[in-house]
Amino acid sequence: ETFSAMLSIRQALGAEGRLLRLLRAYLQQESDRLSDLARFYNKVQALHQEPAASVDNPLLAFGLIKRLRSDWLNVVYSEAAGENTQELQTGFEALRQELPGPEDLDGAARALMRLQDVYALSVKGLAKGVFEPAGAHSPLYHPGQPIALSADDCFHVGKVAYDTGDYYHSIAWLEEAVDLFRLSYGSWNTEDRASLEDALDHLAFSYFMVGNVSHALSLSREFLRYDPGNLRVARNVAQYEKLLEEREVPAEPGPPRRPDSTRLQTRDAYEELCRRPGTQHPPPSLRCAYETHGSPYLLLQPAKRETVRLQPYVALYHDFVSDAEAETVKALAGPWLQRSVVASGEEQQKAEYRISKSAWLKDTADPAVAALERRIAAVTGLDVRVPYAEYLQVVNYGLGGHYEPHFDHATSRKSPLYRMKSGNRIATVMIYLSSVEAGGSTAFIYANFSVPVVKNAALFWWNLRRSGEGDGDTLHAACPVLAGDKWVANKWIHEHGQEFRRPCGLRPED
Ligand SMILES: O=C(O)CCC(=O)C(=O)O
Ligand SMILES: [Fe+2]
Repeated sequence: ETFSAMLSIRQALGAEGRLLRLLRAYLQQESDRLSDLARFYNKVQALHQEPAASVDNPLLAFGLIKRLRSDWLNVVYSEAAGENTQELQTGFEALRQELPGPEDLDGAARALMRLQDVYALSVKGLAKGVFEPAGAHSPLYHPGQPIALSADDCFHVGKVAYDTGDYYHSIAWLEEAVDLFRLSYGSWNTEDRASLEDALDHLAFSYFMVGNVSHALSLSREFLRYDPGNLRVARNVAQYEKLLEEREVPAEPGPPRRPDSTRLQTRDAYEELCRRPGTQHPPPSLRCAYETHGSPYLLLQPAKRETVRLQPYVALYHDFVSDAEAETVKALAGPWLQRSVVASGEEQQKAEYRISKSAWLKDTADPAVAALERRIAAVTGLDVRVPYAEYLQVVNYGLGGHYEPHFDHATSRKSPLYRMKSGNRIATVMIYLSSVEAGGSTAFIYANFSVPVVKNAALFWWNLRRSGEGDGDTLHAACPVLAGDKWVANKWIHEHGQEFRRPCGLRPED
């Protein structure tokens, strides 16, 4: 799988580099072949410039007959073109394993639709390479140079939505595809799989499915202008006309509605927080401190704590790791990254609501990991040795990578989290191992604040109250990465082992 981690996407870039070299070799072979053909053409053409006398010479007469019996056959039935194509195709097949699979184009298209939704981006803007939310006056992300999408690109995104019956998104993207195909009508690009007709056909049906029959009709009529012999579309036109004549459908229903997700209750709050990160901090007097906990480790280099919230308690430790440590941890995890899973009943499985790859690192993997664990123990004052805590989980987000609102702690006794037999996840330490260019904040939905990615900082929060009860206020999410390569490392600390380090409270609300 490529789309679910930026590291894999970078590897795909390497694979395309090799394809480019193949295509360059092919172009060279083909242009050599064509220039040799041109040489033959020019040679024979020159003989034809001579007056009729040209066959008087027996050598020329021989030449003509030999050409017609032999040379032309070689030219016309040359296998060189086929051999060149074959070489290109063999090279491509050899690389196939490294190329994105069918699930990747779907995943990548869904990523664009997610960014469109969460950041309120218009498809028209996106297709022009502009990342400006509706109603905003400045873009969320300024690419070095704007990259526009082609008609065929937009068609593919729309088609992924269309194939799942999501006509809200298929309409937006296919509208754009139709507009762009109309502009370039008549000029054909080798790489395009779709055409104006395809886009019109899918858009018309999408409109029909959301009850906009008059739009479906005019698009289908336009289709028939390009492809008058298409019986299926002709039948659709007749059906749409009949429906409209009999006034069985409203002529112009309202715009289609965005499909409801399973997480509808928190969706608006979540998206709002993603669009406006870093809001609502406590007063500055509460906020910053150098912390040593009397630990000899921290006396040398106190932790730089910024209190983000008191309920739920969330703190951000600045400069928790160095750039070099972050690079080491990412490099150690890179080869082991696998699509991240989520708890589903008693099992773990991949899910659309968590798009990333992750790997677990033991403290024995490298001295850098051991040092990191010691620092986590010193700063939290908790026992972070296995099984009192899980191994370090390193996460790399992918295209539009996110983790929708969730709790880190188990909310059911059946959760696979209890397999460690050390209780629930009492606290989370999450280290930002990279910066991002846009998006990717950590949003606390019920607590109504979000923390933007701060490279090398560690975010700490308690998942459980002192009673051991899950703290519902910790519902949180990783907002989709709008641009950049987001890496985090999670250390999940369990209840057992912390009995004397974080004793139970006297009141349930503690
Ligand atoms: O990446 C983030 O900002 C949050 C990640 C998270 O919540 C998790 O991995 O459980
Ligand atoms: Fe989480």
